[in-house]
Amino acid sequence: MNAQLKDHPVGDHAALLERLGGQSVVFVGLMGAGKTAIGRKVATMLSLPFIDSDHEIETVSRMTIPELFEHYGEAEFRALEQRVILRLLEGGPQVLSTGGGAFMNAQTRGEIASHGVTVWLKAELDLLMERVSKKQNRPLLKNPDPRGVLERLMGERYPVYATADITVQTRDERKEVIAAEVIEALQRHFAAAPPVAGQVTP
Ligand SMILES: Nc1ncnc2c1ncn2[C@@H]1O[C@H](COP(=O)(O)OP(=O)(O)O)[C@@H](O)[C@H]1O
Ligand SMILES: O=C(O)C1=C[C@@H](OP(=O)(O)O)[C@@H](O)[C@H](O)C1
Ligand SMILES: [Mg+2]
Repeated sequence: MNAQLKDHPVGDHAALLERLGGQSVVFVGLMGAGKTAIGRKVATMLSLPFIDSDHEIETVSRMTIPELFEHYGEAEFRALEQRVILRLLEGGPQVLSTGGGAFMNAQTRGEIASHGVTVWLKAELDLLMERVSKKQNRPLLKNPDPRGVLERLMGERYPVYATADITVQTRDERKEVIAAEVIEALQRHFAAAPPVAGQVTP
């Protein structure tokens, strides 16, 4: 491990946490971008709770995501996803990683905007393909042409993901490095934005 990361695993994030207040850091982006993996690392580095909306959906439904799609269909999954995320957003400060389709729901986007700061983990198609190929747990990619599906979703979703507060380009680099870049981007975001009215600043 890089000496700086090893010696300063948490760093001084007091100012960032103060500016975050009760908001959530919300990860959005396509399947395989690393929302779950990087979100968990960022939470550890900031000493915040971590929650993944897919994991929570699986807990409350007592079914896996593929089972939910299979037995109830995508529309029901989306309705449950919306309800779960709206509830989870009440629980900040925390890091919340969403499933790739969640941010496409306008009401969910609105609630995320009022309860959190959004981080779009943006990735190239080849990297996404390499990562999603390792697991067969994404129903939308159970398709003869998963690459074509991801390409189509990029076209549909990237303009919406682009409305996130922060974009971090992810790549073939260690998770710790990408997570540290997310934290730097959050620090820059809060340094550039005026404090929310009524919020006490140091
Ligand atoms: N920076 C990284 N380096 C190596 N593997 C990664 C990195 N980011 C994510 N991964 C791996 O890629 C796969 C997909 O990541 P995941 O966090 O599940 O993505 P998402 O939640 O966006 O679909 C997982 O196996 C994860 O461990
Ligand atoms: O992009 C999507 O529509 C989906 C992404 C998945 O989560 P990840 O983005 O964490 O893989 C999961 O919510 C479901 O399979 C649908
Ligand atoms: Mg995930």
